[in-house]
Amino acid sequence: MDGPPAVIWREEVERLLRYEDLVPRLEQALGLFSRRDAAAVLQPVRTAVPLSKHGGFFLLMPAYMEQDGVLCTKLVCAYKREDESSLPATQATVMLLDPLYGNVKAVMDGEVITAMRTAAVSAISAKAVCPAAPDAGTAPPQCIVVFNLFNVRLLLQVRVWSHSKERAESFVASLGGAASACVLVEAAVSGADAIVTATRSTEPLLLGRWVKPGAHVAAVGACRPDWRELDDRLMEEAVVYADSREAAMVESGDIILSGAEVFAELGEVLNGTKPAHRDKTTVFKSLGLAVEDAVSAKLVFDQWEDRTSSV
Ligand SMILES: NC(=O)C1=CN([C@@H]2O[C@H](COP(=O)(O)OP(=O)(O)OC[C@H]3O[C@@H](n4cnc5c(N)ncnc54)[C@H](O)[C@@H]3O)[C@@H](O)[C@H]2O)C=CC1
Ligand SMILES: O=C([O-])C1=[NH+]CCC1
Repeated sequence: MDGPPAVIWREEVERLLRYEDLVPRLEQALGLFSRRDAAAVLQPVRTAVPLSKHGGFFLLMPAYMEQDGVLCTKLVCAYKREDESSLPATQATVMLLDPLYGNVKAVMDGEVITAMRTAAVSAISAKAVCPAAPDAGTAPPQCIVVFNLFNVRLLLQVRVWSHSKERAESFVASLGGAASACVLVEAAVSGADAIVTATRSTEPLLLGRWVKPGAHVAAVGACRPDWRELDDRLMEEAVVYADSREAAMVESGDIILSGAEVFAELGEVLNGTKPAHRDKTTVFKSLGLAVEDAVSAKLVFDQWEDRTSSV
């Protein structure tokens, strides 16, 4: 119990966290969250502190899983500015604590955890409500983890768009030709069965008239009440799912400003208490949940403990 916390940084987190472990744990965690069972998951809507001077916001994301003995919080700074900084626009650090005594067990890199669990939950949403193995278009090019996950499990063809042509092309090149870059969003999404938007856009960039009826949209960006990625027509025509109803009503500009109703949480579909409308156009509004970080950090820490105790 005593002694300094373990520090588990980027390279080690990348080595220790595997999708084959992560995806089932996330599906279980999303279902537990949607049951609103306080003994299973306690997760308030996160606190957001605007960093107006710097064009960003600071998020404090606690979660407590009493039955699993997991107490975790993630600190995130996310920025909408386009600058030459070599630092990522979303920076995150995760702290895993012992709920019995309150001591910090580990401090770990949150960027890999955030990228992997966000991609995994997007893929889980597609698996839960997509009609079939889709032929997809992915909007901006930084979703390498989304591509790997979707491509492994679901997709036959991937098209990529970014408002930076260079980023789109370098991303496609990094995928070894398994995708193609598009100059226009419309070309990237036309006819696609599954679309992922994960941009820092604050205005709608995916228009409902471009989206094939019955397609699934996993909307990862626009996690602020005045930010948009999706236009009103898409929000009106689609059946809208979210990771958290409470978070959506406070954080999602696409839901708040369009007046769209959240039909169900992803966890409710996974629990079988709400239907997956696979025959309709669907939007999964992903905001990011602390419980996703908690199960990810627990997986990393358990793997880290196994390896250090066996040395
Ligand atoms: N739902 C979730 O769980 C999470 C959501 N996010 C959100 O996802 C978005 C992407 O996050 P990151 O991958 O860290 O950002 P990033 O900076 O790595 O990539 C964002 C992409 O958006 C592009 N972009 C910037 N301004 C744009 C505009 N006006 N129109 C279109 N594209 C634009 C950038 O060129 C870049 O390719 C952010 O809004 C972030 O807040 C981030 C982490 C988790
Ligand atoms: O869940 C998360 O880590 C985030 N959601 C929006 C910005 C970062």
